[in-house]
Amino acid sequence: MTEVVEVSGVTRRFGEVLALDDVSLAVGPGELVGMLGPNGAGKSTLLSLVSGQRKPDSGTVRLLGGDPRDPASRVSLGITPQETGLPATLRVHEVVDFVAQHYPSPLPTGELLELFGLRDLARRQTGSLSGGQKRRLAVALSLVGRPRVVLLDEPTTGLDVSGRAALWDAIRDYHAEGGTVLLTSHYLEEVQALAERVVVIDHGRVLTDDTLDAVLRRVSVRRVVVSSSADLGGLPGVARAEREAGDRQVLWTADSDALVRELVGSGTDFAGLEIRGATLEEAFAELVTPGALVGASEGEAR
Ligand SMILES: Nc1ncnc2c1ncn2[C@@H]1O[C@H](COP(=O)(O)OP(=O)(O)OP(=O)(O)O)[C@@H](O)[C@H]1O
Repeated sequence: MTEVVEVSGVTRRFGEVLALDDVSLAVGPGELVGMLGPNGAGKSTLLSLVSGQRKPDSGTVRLLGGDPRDPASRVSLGITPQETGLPATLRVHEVVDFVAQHYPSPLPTGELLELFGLRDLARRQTGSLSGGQKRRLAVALSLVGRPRVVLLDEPTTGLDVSGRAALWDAIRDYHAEGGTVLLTSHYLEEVQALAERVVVIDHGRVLTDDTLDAVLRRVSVRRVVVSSSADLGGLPGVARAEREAGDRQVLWTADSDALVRELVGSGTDFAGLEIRGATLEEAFAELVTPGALVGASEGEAR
């Protein structure tokens, strides 16, 4: 089966800066891949190579089996860059119509605007839209041409909670109908909510490429959250402890079963016991800086 995106041994420099260093990544049909990395990690550069806007210095990039610099390969590609310069004096429906004209079988403008909750804004000039509304339009534009694959660079940056949830639904719908998605995000909960596969990039290199579950499992630390008037940070097996509101305490441990046995055995009064696995935020911290979670700060956080 042909990969939708195939990046092999790609290196890309900007002068002295090595933005991508021997990166390989394959995305198959219907996958939803979340790309994470600190600022400057190389995520946008990678997307610009996949969309044919830039060429690698070495290595190869294929999009739907072709060269991404060939317009024929890009007909089935939708893209939302990090920043979109919308023509300020055009109305929302005019912008959609304009982009739609570049594709052989575009979505009807009304249907697309409905999908993204933009129907009421159809006659507004884009210059008068709020930042969140512009962002919604920018993501909507990536789907106008019924693409087989979309590249979304930080799609929900600047959106409020409900705007983000609405966009997540639109991305999920597109994916549920068989679309392939490669997205970058600084919101770890966004990747956790949407992606089945997580690629972590740092300093131009792929640190991790695995299923979301496997990435989460890799962080063996668990959080035991409990309310107690006693200070539980000193129980055996607690790697780190933090106080939340009131007498709520978060205890990080490698073995939550053993810690619960210790807690019960200690005879201390407690209530509201919860045991949680790692969040993607914790996994990410651990992957980019091993030991970040419980290593260096052990003791300090108590
Ligand atoms: N046109 C350019 N000229 C010079 N340096 C560049 C250019 N584009 C990117 N870089 C550099 O390449 C590196 C990777 O940048 P890139 O934008 O790909 O990172 P990113 O992971 O997308 O970051 P962010 O999360 O901040 O968007 C950075 O050091 C950046 O400064």
